[in-house]
Amino acid sequence: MITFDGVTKRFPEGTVAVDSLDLEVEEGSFTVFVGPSGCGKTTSMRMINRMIDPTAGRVLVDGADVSGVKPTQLRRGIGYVIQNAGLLPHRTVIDNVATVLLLRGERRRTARRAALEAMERVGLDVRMATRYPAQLSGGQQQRVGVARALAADPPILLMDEPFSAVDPVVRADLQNEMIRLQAELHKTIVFVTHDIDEAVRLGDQVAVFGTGGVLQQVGSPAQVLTAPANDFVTEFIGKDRGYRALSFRGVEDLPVHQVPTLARGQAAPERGEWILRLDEQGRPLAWIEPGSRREHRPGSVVPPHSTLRQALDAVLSSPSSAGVVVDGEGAARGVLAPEDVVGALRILGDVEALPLRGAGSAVADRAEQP
Ligand SMILES: Nc1ncnc2c1ncn2[C@@H]1O[C@H](COP(=O)(O)OP(=O)(O)OP(=O)(O)O)[C@@H](O)[C@H]1O
Repeated sequence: MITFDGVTKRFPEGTVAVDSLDLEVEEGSFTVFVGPSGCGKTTSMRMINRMIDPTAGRVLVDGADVSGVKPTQLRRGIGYVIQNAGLLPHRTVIDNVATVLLLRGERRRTARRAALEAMERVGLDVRMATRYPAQLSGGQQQRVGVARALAADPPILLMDEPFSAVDPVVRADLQNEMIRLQAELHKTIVFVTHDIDEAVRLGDQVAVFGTGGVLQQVGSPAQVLTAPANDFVTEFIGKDRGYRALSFRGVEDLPVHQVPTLARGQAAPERGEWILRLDEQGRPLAWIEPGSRREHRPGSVVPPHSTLRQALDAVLSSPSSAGVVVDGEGAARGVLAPEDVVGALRILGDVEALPLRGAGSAVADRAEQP
């Protein structure tokens, strides 16, 4: 657990970057510091690993005041990932990933083995081990940055805007990867971003910072989006908050209905309803229109761990208005009915009816979704 106890940071020339911060980060939770530029998110994060020391108050890691722990020793248990990955350009990928282990005095062979495992864990092809950072895409470089932070298996991971320099598609991939990794590893993660969408997608606790380094609200994504604490938070999350709220609600409560299906090549019978054509692996190929028997492309699907936002997209993009639910291999399990998705949207406005996520539980919730 990480505790900020009345923490203030005033820089020598007078800027108060963080003002009387009280905050707890539960062990194994994913906490996101979010807010506009210059509101003290990075400064707060850097006080955890003593890159910056507070002017007043205490930061505790597992009950111990970090001011009494040597920075080198403290950082052994704290991985750190930054924007643009911060890789050493003249070292190969594997040497970059092994850096912390080598600094820690591990033998070269042990360090390289652990580095390869970390690469695999973050979804990097180990054949990239001998490349140099400049020979990788931005997204791959970020993965190397995450692998490097994880290689020494620290219980705490600090991530400072790690995905903000990559394009939106790669960014979404990296976010999914983080959700998957956290479900596996249960690290205590503190993640800084100025993107509220990223915050509600990843965090099970969201801390909204405001001007002058004052914490404005801390709570689950649902609480922040549906019950903003003040005008600042309302303004910050913006007018799309209802739409954003779709991103943290899973589809696990929605009934999955069965529809008639046909295999590839089978002639379509006269039916008064839409038929789903599947390939040999049971994956959706097309929707067959009743009457005309015209075949339409199936639209987006609802894979495991989907959010209500994905379900809504599947329903809106489906020619039959039914969103196809698929398993991990992409095989159709059934469909979501548009009226069920709309029904789920209705209760979003009602905070009492929401299955609010407590700190530490979000990833488990996601892991149990269909
Ligand atoms: N070393 C420093 N010396 C003086 N002022 C600083 C220093 N580092 C940060 N600040 C100031 O402290 C305030 C908070 O900065 P910080 O980087 O923590 O904000 P942030 O919320 O992380 O912003 P961003 O999203 O732009 O990184 C800013 O006004 C910044 O200019």
